[in-house]
Amino acid sequence: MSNNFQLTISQLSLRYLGFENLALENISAQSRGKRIGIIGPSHAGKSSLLALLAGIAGKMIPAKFSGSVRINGEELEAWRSQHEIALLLQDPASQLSGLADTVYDELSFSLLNQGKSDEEIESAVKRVTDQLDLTNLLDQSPNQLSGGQTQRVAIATALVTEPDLLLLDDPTSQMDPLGRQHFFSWLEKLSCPFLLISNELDDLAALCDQIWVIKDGCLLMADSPQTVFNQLDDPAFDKPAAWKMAKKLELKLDGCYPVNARELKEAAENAN
Ligand SMILES: Nc1ncnc2c1ncn2[C@@H]1O[C@H](COP(=O)(O)OP(=O)(O)OP(=O)(O)O)[C@@H](O)[C@H]1O
Repeated sequence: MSNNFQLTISQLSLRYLGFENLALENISAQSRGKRIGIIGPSHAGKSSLLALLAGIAGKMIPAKFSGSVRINGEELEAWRSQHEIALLLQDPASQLSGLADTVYDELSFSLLNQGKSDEEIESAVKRVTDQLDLTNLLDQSPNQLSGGQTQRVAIATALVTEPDLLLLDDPTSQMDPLGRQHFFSWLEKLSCPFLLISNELDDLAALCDQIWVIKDGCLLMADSPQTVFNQLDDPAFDKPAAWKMAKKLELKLDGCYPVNARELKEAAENAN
C-alpha cells in the first residue's frame, strides 16, 4: 500500500452546519508522491481538509460536504472501511485518553481494543517507542509530560496501529528545535503516506514530494516545493529561509532559487 498512494480530490466543498461560509470551496487536487505538505494562513481550511479525510467532519462534527475524494481509485468511505487512517490533532493532549496511568497503557489502548495479544502489544509498543525515542517515558504518567513529549506520545498512539495513511495537524508546534529536527528526520524514514500541516517551510521543502497551498478555503497551488516556493506570490505566505538566502546571493539551481538546505549547498558548490 505505502508504495502506491494516489489521492484524488474533485470539486470538494465543506460547510459546517449553522455556518454560512464554506470552510472548503471547490477543491480539486491530485497527489504526486506520498508526502504531502499543507500550508496556509490561519482559518484557511487546512484542519477541515484533514478532518474530512479522517471522517470526522460530517460525522463527529456536524458538516455537509459535496464533491468526491478517492484513494487509489476507490471512494474514500469504501477505502476507509478497509484501511486505517490515523489523525493527529493540533492539540496533542486532547488525543490522549486521559484514562491511562502510564504512557505504556496509553499506547496499548487501541491495540487492546483491536483484541491484540500481550505479546503483540508489547512488540508494537516497543517498535513505536524505539522509533520516537520514548522508551524512557513508558512508566511515566501521560499527565506529567512536557508539551513536546505529549506531542511525541500522541504521534506514537497514532502510529502504534500501523495506519495506511497518516494525517498530521501541525505536529511540532510544541516541540523545541531539537525535538522538531528529530521529528522531521524520523518522518523522512517513515514509509506510510502522509498529509502534514506545518509552518516549518524549510522542513516541508526538504521532506515533501508536493505542497498544497490553501487560503480562504480554496486550493491555490498543488505542486513540487520548488515550483510552489518559486512561483507563489502572495504576501500571506512566507518563504523557506533557504529560498531567502539563495535570492539574496542570487544562487539558482535549474533556473529556480533553491528551497532547502541541500539544494542551497548544491547551488553554492556549482557557483564556485
Ligand atoms: N468545528 C467547527 N465548527 C464550525 N466552524 C469551524 C469548525 N472548525 C473550523 N471551522 C471554521 O472553518 C474555517 C477553517 O478552519 P480550519 O480550522 O480548517 O482552518 P486552518 O487552516 O486549519 O486554521 P489554523 O491554522 O488556525 O488551525 C474557519 O473559518 C473556522 O472558523
